[in-house]
This record gives sequence, structure tokens and C-alpha cells, in this order.
Amino acid sequence: MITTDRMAAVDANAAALGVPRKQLMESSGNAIAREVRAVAEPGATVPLVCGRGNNGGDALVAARFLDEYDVAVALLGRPETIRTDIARENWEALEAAEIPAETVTDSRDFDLTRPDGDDPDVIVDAMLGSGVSGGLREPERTAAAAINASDAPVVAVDVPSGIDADTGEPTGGSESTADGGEAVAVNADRVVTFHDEKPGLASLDAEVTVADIGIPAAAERFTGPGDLLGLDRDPDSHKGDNGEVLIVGGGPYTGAPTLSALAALRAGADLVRVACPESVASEVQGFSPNLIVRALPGDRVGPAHVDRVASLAAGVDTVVLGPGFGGGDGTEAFVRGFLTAYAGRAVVDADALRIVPDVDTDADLICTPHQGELVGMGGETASDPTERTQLVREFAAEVGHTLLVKGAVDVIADGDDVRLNRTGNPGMTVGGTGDVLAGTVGALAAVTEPFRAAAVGAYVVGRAGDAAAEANGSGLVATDLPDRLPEAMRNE
Ligand SMILES: NC(=O)C1=CN([C@@H]2O[C@H](COP(=O)(O)OP(=O)(O)OC[C@H]3O[C@@H](n4cnc5c(N)ncnc54)[C@H](O)[C@@H]3O)[C@@H](O)[C@H]2O)[C@@H](O)CC1
Ligand SMILES: [K+]
Repeated sequence: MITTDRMAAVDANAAALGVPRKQLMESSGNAIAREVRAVAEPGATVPLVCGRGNNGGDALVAARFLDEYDVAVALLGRPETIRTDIARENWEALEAAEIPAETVTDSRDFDLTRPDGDDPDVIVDAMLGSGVSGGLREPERTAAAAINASDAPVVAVDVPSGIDADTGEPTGGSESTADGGEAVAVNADRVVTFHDEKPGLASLDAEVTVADIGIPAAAERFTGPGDLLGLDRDPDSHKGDNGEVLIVGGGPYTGAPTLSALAALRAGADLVRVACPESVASEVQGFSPNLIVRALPGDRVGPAHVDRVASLAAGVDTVVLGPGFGGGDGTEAFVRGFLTAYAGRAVVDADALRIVPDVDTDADLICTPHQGELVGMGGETASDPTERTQLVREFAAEVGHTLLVKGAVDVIADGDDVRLNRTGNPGMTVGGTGDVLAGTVGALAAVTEPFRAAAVGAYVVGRAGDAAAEANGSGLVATDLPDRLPEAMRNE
């Protein structure tokens, strides 16, 4: 089962793996043709009703595969207004091949009946797919009414036009069904959908076929540029809307919490506060005027700070717990106390990790252990990648939190999902890169759900590291990474 958003991500990842969308469209068109052959004999009359997006493009390809049928392509709108290059190229291929195709610019002209007055044998509905928004507009609305009025079986491409593939509901609501034949969506008898089932299709009264269109499994299993889709800032957003992060760390170390904080800012957070012992507060502040530092009495974070940190945490989207804490009983008691009191979202790293498996918390945690820390938490690891992935998935389910286990290939898992990340390089074993990762994931978790924040965080920090390695070779240091994050987060 795959949602529309995830499908778009996987599609972009496939392109990055060398399988471009035009190639997928070719497979989709082929799959539609197979479906038509399953319901109609050669020679049958098959109108293909095409929109101007890629859903229509799929059917423009199908028309080329259906030589043995009496096909007629109806493009809803002028060819110059076809919205994607690949759909337009397929339109031009039809014209060049002299395959019958007409354009419908006035919906009153739309007619599916044959010259002899009979219904066609099969109608292909390729008006709108996953790119639909809102209720059907013209000419799609009239065309949908005509499709629904015909007695011919209807094969819908990907999803019946006007239906939300995630919910199965009409995209414009279902109010107008009773008002004299106005269509809110196409009623399809069959749906040929691509790659995987869609959550909304099962509730429809239609036979659903899932066609394999050649998207490699790696496009789903591994993070890729598609995973960055949909993370852009809302142009109307205000300060704070794009994430407020609290880093709690420092004491024996000053660099670690600072790296986390700078990474959180570069990963897009609007406001980053660092709560650290007063002994290091001015040093942390000295690293950057972009940071807001909150000093905690003493030279180590300890149980006496739980209330103060909990009140600072109450106003933010995510807390990053652990960078530069060092070990020790006081720190452990703090982490335990804080997690018991806190019910929000937190990234847990380094010395704070050991507490997670047996603390009673309502917080939603993203734990970022390396293999050694994973074992310290009570998890298991293995040298075989498949086995290791399975073990991480099981352990994530057991602890009830999201895990991002760092390694040459990072494994990200929660109880339901697992993803692998292969960006990054051996130069990143240098100290401090883990702090950068924790801060990055903290910023992302302020704007997206924990599993995705962890997966995208691993991907972009690895990408930033790859760029840094290109510039600095094995002289890469952790401070090279934060400034490279914005470039690494571009979706290309
Ligand atoms: N991985 C993928 O995502 C793949 C997608 N493919 C096809 O591409 C389709 C998605 O293509 P697109 O993103 O181009 O989108 P669509 O073809 O679904 O819609 C395109 C356009 O329709 C217009 N539109 C939106 N809502 C409307 C409404 N309510 N009334 C009238 N017009 C409306 C918009 O201008 C939109 O740009 C999928 O459904 C599938 O058929 C396949 O070719 C292969 C792989
Ligand atoms: K459709």
C-alpha cells in the first residue's frame, strides 16, 4: 500500500537511480493496454479520454500499444497546454504515427457515442490521476458525466478521475451526486493502478489491478532525493512556524551541543536554544550569535535541572538530548527525570541513549545510536545487512520509538517501517558528525513525523558529508557539515 505523497517520492528516487519517469510512463501505458485486451476483443472501439497531465500521458502511450483496436484519443484541452514534457512528447508521437486523436476544448462537444449511435466497447478514463485537486472542473466534469452515462465498461488509469487515491472519496466532496446527473467522479468498473495498491481504491466498487511498472525496489528501500519532497517552507509562514528546537547538552564538552545547534539552524529550524551548564554557556554562545543560550547552574547537567529544562521544552517542537553530556550518574538521573516528565518529541543521542529502553515516558523519541550504542541499549546487531535491518526493526518495535542506527548503511526503523540510507563516507567517522546528525534530525522532526525526520536527516547529513569529503578528503571535520546542509537539502 502506498500513499500519493510517498509514490511521488519513490518516483523521484527511481529517476535518481536512472529510471526516469518517461520510462515508467511507457510501462504504465503498456499496462493499460493489457487491461483493455483483458476486457475487449481486437477490433473493439476504445475511446481514451485523456487529461493534460501524466495520467493522460499514460493513456497516450497505451494508444500506441493498441494497434489491433479501433482507438480514438480525446485530449481534453489544447495540445499546447499539456502540462508535462513527457505527456507532450507522447502526444506528438501519436500525431506523427497518425493514430486517431482529437482535442476537446468545449465540453459541450464531448460525445462518446459512436457514429452508428452505439456505446463504445471500453472507455479508458485517463483524465486525472494523483495530481487532482478539488472537485472536477470543466471539461472534465462534463466528460465524467458522459463516461458515467455510457453503458460501456470503464477502465480507469491509476485511480478513477475525481477520486482521492488516499481516501477513496471524491476530491470535491459528494454533495452534488443527486443534482441531475452532474458527476463528482468517474464510476469505474476496473482500475489499473501502478506499482502498489493505493489506500483509497479498496473501498471502490471496482476491480483493481496493480501493474508493476519497473520502479526498482531500491527506490523505496533507500532514501533518495524524493524523500525531500514536500518539506519546502510555506511562503506565508512566520518566525517559529518552521521549528523551534531545544538542545540540551554540554558540560564536559562544548563543541557537541554547538554542532547540534548549528546543524539544526542550517537544517531549517527558526529558533534554536541551547540549555547547557553555566560553566560552558559563554563558550557555546561565543561560537555563534545565532544561538540562544540558557545557562543551567553548575558544570554538569543533573537531576536538579529537570524542572527548568522541562519548562524550556514546553515551548518548543523538539528537544535534542545528549550531545556533550559525558557519562555519569547525575546525567543519567537527569535524562530519566526529564523523559518521565516530558511528553513531546525528542532526539536522544550519545550518553542519554542507555536510559531509553527502561524509562517510562510519554515522549515520542528518535534514538540515534551507532552500533556500539545500540548494543548498550540492549539491541543486537549483525554483519549481514538484511539480518541487521530486521534486528533494528524488531528492536524499534520493542522500545516503541524510532531508531536511526548509524553505520556505513544507516538503518532507520519504527514499529511499522524501515528505510536504509547509503549517503555518507568513511571520512565521517571523525568526532562531531553524530552531533550534527542529532541537531539535523531535531530540526526536521519539528516539521515532519519522526520516521521521516530520521530518514531525511541521515540522507542529508550523509550528502553534506559527501560534499565535504569531495572538498577536504579525509581531512573532513564536523564543522564542515552544517554549512553544507542547505545545499544537501535541495531536492535534486
Ligand atoms: N510514480 C508516479 O507518480 C507515476 C505517475 N504516473 C501517472 O501520473 C499521474 C499523475 O500525473 P500528474 O501529476 O501530471 O497529475 P494528473 O495527470 O492527475 O493531473 C494533472 C493536472 O490536472 C489538473 N487538475 C487538477 N485537479 C483538477 C480538477 N479537479 N479538475 C480539472 N483539472 C484538474 C491540474 O492542472 C493538474 O496539473 C498518475 O496518476 C499516473 O497516472 C505514471 O505515468 C507513472 C508513475
Ligand atoms: K484516471
